Amino acid sequence: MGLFGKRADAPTQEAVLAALATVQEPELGGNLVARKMIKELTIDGGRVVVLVDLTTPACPFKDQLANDVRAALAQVPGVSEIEVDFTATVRSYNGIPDKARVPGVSHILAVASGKGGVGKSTVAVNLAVALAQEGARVGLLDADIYGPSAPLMTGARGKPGITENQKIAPLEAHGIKIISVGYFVDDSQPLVWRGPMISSMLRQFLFEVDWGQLDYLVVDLPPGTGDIQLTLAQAIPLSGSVVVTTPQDVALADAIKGVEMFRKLNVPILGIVENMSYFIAPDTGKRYDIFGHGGAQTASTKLGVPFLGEIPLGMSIREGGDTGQPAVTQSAKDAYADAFREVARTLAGRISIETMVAA
Ligand SMILES: Nc1ncnc2c1ncn2[C@@H]1O[C@H](COP(=O)(O)OP(=O)(O)OP(=O)(O)O)[C@@H](O)[C@H]1O
Repeated sequence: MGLFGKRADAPTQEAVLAALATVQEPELGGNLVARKMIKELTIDGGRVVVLVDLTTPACPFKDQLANDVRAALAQVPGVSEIEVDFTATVRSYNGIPDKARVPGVSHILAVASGKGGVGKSTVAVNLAVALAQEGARVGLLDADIYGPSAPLMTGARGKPGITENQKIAPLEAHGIKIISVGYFVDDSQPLVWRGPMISSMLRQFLFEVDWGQLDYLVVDLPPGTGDIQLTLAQAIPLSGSVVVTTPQDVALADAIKGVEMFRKLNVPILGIVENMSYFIAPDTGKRYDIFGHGGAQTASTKLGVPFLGEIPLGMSIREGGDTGQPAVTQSAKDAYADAFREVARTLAGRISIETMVAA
């Protein structure tokens, strides 16, 4: 109500749009109107409802955008109530020739590491589940032929069935679709993988699995940067890659090789994650930098690739990995679910940027 109980005039659509045009997209640049991000605008008296279309449901700047929109609209005369809602349309990556694309899948991301045991699979599983928790449609392809761990880490055990349209039905757990080499090879009969076998297995996993519509398909690659990894990375139409490392020098040296491998293949490097970054003793609260700390950030800067964040060592992360309860589904403090979520959001933001650059 205006002065003396007189109702203020309702804001005009022009005035509201002009205010929205002052709000910048923090990561991609440009304003919300120019970027065509205002999907719906309802003005009902003094009440304004804005539906903003993001490039990813895991947008790291959602809260900031909501605040900026509110602040801009509050300046418009006549606006008495503001509602900001979000939706997202994940656009596919254009850097891949049409014939190589997996139909229905917007982005395929490789999670790699220069060496084994740094927590690559743990990071892959938790990023996949975290993206799904944000509302994205996500699949996990466990291509780690040396030690497929998705069945154990997600609890999705069993054998995939066949769908009515004669495709392989992925298993499902924690809101993601899962296919693992582990479903098709016998643990007790170690296979010697050769290049052509790997390529044909991958083709099946990409094109003969009923993935449906996916925003992100996360691929857990075998550790290392040898021929096998190169063959795999080459056979997948990748939108980007994530390299996981621990802070020690030896791991970092291998992580650098990982970055170089993707550079050679012209696959965008979305960033480096530092896992096992530090340990907080649960009894004393004292912090220990067991493997050193911060090395990955320094390496990222030197290599000129983004740093996606750090994940501490946590007992619940390991326990969750062994019991099919990924850290991001746990509430225990030492599961560091928020750290994984932050990395997932930063990653989703980087994918949006790479998509824009390639467009
Ligand atoms: N941040 C962490 N805190 C505690 N334990 C962790 C953490 N990250 C990974 N682990 C544990 O370390 C072990 C190795 O992790 P993981 O299997 O993810 O590594 P990897 O790099 O994929 O290994 P590989 O590729 O050799 O199979 C697992 O038991 C996992 O639960």
